[in-house]
Amino acid sequence: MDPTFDEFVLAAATADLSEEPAARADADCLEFRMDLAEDSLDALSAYDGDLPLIATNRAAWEGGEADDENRLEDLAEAARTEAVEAIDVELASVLEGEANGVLEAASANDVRAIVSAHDFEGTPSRPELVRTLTEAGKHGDVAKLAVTAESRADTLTLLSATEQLSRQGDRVATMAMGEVGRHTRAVAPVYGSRIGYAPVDPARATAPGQYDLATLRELVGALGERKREN
Ligand SMILES: O=C1C[C@@](O)(C(=O)O)C[C@@H](O)[C@@H]1O
Repeated sequence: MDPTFDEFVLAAATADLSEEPAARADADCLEFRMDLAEDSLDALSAYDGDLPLIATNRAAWEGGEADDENRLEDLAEAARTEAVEAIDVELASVLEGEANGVLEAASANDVRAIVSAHDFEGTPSRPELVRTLTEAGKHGDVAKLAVTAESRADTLTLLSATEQLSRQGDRVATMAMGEVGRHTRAVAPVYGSRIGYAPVDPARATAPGQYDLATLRELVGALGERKREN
């Protein structure tokens, strides 16, 4: 994995770090969905796999399952763990001023911060997408935005915003969730998106419309993004 996200990173999403061997051939890293895991901090400290980790502790109000008051403290703890190369924190938490501890722990441990926003209802207007990504990019190393496409036009709006920001030199990661936008998961890297997500276990997708891992690797590979050595 390129820890700077200057190159595309394919993250295999899982709640179970023991699945790492199954992801090794196709993924650049694991996204550890702490919110979907049992005893996530214990699992992290026991982890001895080869793939580096992105730690995510997604809030229930942002489509995840973490609703406890230790959510951000646990994420900060994850940032202090050796195998963790990046953490993912919600833009809304950052703007509320709740994520300072997480961002500080990340920066102190040379861990990159992915600042993310999700829209499970639809695709905001192009200026709104650009605004959200620009705002996220002010606080993190990668600005990530997942929307729900309801039309092909929505997917073009997302890809166009992605292209604009990456051309300006911003590190962004974008994808459209759901069936209509599914192909953006393969195509967005062509327009500059730096991270793609696919579940290690196809039966346990972490978002609507995800391809299985081998398929996403093949698709992005065919479009020019190769797997990197760790
Ligand atoms: O934010 C994202 C992107 C995602 O929602 C997707 O659409 O693939 C999957 C999540 O696991 C990850 O944290």
